[in-house]
Amino acid sequence: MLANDSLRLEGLVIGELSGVDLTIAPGEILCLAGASGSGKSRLLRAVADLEPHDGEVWLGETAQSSVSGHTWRARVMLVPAESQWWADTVGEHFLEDQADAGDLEALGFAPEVLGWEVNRLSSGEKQRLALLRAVSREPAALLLDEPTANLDEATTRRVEAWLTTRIRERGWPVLWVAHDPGQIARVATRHRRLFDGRLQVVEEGAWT
Ligand SMILES: Nc1ncnc2c1ncn2[C@@H]1O[C@H](COP(=O)(O)OP(=O)(O)OP(=O)(O)O)[C@@H](O)[C@H]1O
Repeated sequence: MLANDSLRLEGLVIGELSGVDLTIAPGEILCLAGASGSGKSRLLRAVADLEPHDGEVWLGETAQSSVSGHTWRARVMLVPAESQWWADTVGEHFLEDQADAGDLEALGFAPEVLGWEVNRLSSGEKQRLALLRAVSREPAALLLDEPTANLDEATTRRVEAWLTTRIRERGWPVLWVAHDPGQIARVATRHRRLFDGRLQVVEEGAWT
């Protein structure tokens, strides 16, 4: 199913951060950078309706304030830096037939991973499986908080390739928090930086 709704942030104010206006088109990956503590995770949480804020977020014609948080987050899916797991085994977190063997393989897993205990997972395994879980639920937009933070270079490239392919196929608007200029250059269609409580446009080549 191809999504074709834009994600639009309108006059968002969260803590020290204000005046956030942004439209992310279907299939677009907007990379968000900024120093530690600049408010990247809080912004993502506000867009997911997990943090109090002023302003409005729109998914197509649907306003965040017009639906329940639960309904909103099923469409605008946040993958936090620290994923949450509530059952004993990996497979219990996926609906039947949701975890595609091809996707598992692309992320470096054999199908047997579905029978693994969650508490044996490494942080990088958790991160990759949390991404697969989010993507498998057929959201309409994705919010990714440093999705490759716990991964080595080769696995990072693998996850980037898998994610960007899925994003293009499905047409999701994506807000992707990233620190690595190399990653931003590879995946971003646009990038912005949080600085001094504002969202700034970053010129090409301005990364240090
Ligand atoms: N609920 C809250 N109430 C007040 N302040 C908060 C709240 N949540 C986070 N903060 C503060 O807001 C600032 C931004 O936090 P945030 O987690 O968004 O940073 P970040 O840019 O994602 O940083 P990092 O790159 O280190 O993950 C921090 O100073 C943090 O302590």
